[in-house]
Amino acid sequence: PAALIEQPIVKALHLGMFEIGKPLGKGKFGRVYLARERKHGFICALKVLNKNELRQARVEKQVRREVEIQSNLRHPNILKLYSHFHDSRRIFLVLEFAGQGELYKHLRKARRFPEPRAAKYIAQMAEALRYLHRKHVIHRDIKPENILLGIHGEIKISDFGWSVHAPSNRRKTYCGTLDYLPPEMICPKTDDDSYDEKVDLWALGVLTYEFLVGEAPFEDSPVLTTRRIARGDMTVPAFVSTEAKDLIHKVSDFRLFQPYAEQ
Ligand SMILES: CC(C)NC(=O)[C@H]1CCC[C@H]1Nc1nc(Nc2ccc(C(=O)N(C)C3CCN(C)CC3)cc2)ncc1C(F)(F)F
Repeated sequence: PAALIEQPIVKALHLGMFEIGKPLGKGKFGRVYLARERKHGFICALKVLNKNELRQARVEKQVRREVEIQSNLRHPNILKLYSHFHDSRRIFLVLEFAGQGELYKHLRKARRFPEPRAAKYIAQMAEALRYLHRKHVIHRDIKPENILLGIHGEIKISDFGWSVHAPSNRRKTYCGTLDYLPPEMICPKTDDDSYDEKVDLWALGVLTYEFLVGEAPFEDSPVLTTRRIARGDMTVPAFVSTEAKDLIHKVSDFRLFQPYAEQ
């Protein structure tokens, strides 16, 4: 019989294997640190989640799904989840370190992006979404706060806490900004309130608008935002080029009238 192929012993990861560096900031449910894996000097981001906090917020299933989905994704514009481990009190996610940090901070600082920069980001987002949707994963929470930038300024979609396998219907009420939700999630017509990958395309249109204008198209009080989304009541300022304005309309129209053609 063929000799047993030398299987590398994959040792269980534990905290002692990492040298903890500076805090990178606070996520929704935990702190994130720059870390270096001692043996090979591998740089990563270590997200530390407190089990009790997750239990109290009833988000364990969401975190489990985030780990399950994100660890199986391999794309240059999707933040890698390399591994995870836990001790009695905490869960540790070993994530890719995004060298240029949080996109929304760059957007606030720049107020709005010049069109070439916005175009580069939207093209990378479209590539990442095409990869996700081919695997029937819907992100469902595309917004600037969930996007990081890699060392070369490339887009890294992160935070799959709200992602699901399509088609899906929503179980838990969404408690974030309404700005990015599409009409079918704002006022579901049918009672099954199921929806598919196209919700990410609507959000891509909203993201394009926010990159170019500096604020979300339907931003308002929750009640008015809901009404403006349902009516598609959006005005694009004059300083946005006609081509860019055309793209914003096309992305939201595209998803409403075209079957999501798998290329
Ligand atoms: C998508 C999700 C919703 N967001 C998050 O998770 C956030 C919450 C906390 C940090 C971030 N999570 C990550 N951040 C990085 N890189 C990073 C972050 C911040 C800076 C930065 O600007 N400073 C340190 C600055 C340096 C200057 N001082 C003044 C302020 C902080 C530089 C690099 N890589 C991976 C992650 C990840 F995702 F793997 F955890």
